[in-house]
Amino acid sequence: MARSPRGRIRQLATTSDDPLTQAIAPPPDESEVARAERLRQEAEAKRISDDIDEELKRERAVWKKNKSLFKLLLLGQSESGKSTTLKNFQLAFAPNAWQQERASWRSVIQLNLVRSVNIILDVLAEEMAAAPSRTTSPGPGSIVTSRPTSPNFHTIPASPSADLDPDADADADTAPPLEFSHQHALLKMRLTPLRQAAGNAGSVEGSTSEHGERGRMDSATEVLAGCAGDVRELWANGVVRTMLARRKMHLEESSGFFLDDVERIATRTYEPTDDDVVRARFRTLGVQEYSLTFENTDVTERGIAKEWMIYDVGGARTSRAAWLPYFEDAHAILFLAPISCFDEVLTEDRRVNRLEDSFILWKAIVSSKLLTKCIIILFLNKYDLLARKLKSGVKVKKYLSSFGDRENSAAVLAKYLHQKFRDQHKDLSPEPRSFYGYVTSVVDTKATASTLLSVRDGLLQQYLAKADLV
Ligand SMILES: Nc1nc2c(ncn2[C@@H]2O[C@H](COP(=O)(O)OP(=O)(O)OP(=O)(O)O)[C@@H](O)[C@H]2O)c(=O)[nH]1
Ligand SMILES: [Mg+2]
Repeated sequence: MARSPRGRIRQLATTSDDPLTQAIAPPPDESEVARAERLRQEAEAKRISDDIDEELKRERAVWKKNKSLFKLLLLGQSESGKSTTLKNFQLAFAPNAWQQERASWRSVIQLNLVRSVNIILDVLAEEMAAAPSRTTSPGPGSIVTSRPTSPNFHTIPASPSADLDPDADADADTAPPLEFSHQHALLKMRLTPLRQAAGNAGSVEGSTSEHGERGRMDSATEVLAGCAGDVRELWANGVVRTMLARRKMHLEESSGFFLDDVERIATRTYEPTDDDVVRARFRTLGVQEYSLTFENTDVTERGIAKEWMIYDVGGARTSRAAWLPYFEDAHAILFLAPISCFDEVLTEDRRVNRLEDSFILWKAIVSSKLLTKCIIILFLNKYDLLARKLKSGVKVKKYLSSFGDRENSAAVLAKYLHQKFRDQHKDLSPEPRSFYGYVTSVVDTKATASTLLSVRDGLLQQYLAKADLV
């Protein structure tokens, strides 16, 4: 290599009795000018040599780091909670880095809010447009309409339970007509700028650029702040809430829901809280590499614990081919299966049940020969949403016949699914390996922090045990 001889010359030059040193030593009768030039050249040579040494040191460090860096892959379908889990990793293990990033979520959260408003405005426009032909007995200054018979759920990406519910339409024709007033028309008109704001900023999606185009998003902040009062009024409106309830649109259960916090969020000076950031929805495109440096001092000194590479992937079916190159190097996979989704369908393919899709993915991963050496961890996620859903009366059996007549409770379903995932892991793994499954609600950062602590320690233990065997 070109570098080492130069480094060597420098080293040898300091040894005065070496023949080479003597041969290149300055002549005893050197002039002032010649001496100055020689010193300049030597200084330059030393600078180059130091640069080379520095580069060598860096290369060595990178090589050492890459060899020992622990690589964790977050996998699972879209909206399973991968990016939210990554946020929890940051919050629990790199709180300083998290603090620095927190403010950059402001626009994403505000656009999440704008999106919810626009979903409501879409439905409102549809219902109000249908009103004249359905008018039965208009009161003074009001428009009366009945609910269209075919609900349009396609506007909500996190499909509500009504998605597959054959009874969803049952009370459609019996409900009294919705009474829209002039106020609704005014609200609809005054909130039109939000449509523009959302359009300008594009969809809220993750990419290599920093959360979209900042300038345009700032203008969304302006527009939203200007509309705050009307947004509040829209969400508080009784007729609007009835309209959504009749369509079984549970906006408050969908991702990126912030309508209950308009007062706080729709302002120019809004600063996101930890909770806001964790609940924000920002779809991942491609594969995002995140280097997690553990800031806590309790981490083991054995090198691999200090810094992890975490790969957060886009979970939609169309994005999954991009996962493949990351399998080879992965030490561990954290697989997220959202268990509240037993009655929902994939946004990208509405023929596929979301729970079914999770099982298909899980089976492919645990049976993969490429991942034989990988430690696999399962999060049965969105337990909070599952509990809420079952409390509202949704019956598991209707969507998952194998569940049979077991008690229709979140705890029982979680246990049932846990066992199913465990069995498949056992039956399909090419070689025997340990199974780690956790029931989680990753929006609960406190509970998730202790889960992640146990995950981290378990992973390191396994990893080191394997390393010792090699
Ligand atoms: N209530 C509740 N919401 C959750 C939970 N996990 C994730 N979410 C929310 O669900 C939304 C989607 O979560 P993400 O972490 O963005 O999902 P993802 O798996 O990264 O999705 P893609 O990037 O599309 O692959 C976010 O708004 C989260 O706040 C959970 O356990 N409970
Ligand atoms: Mg994501």
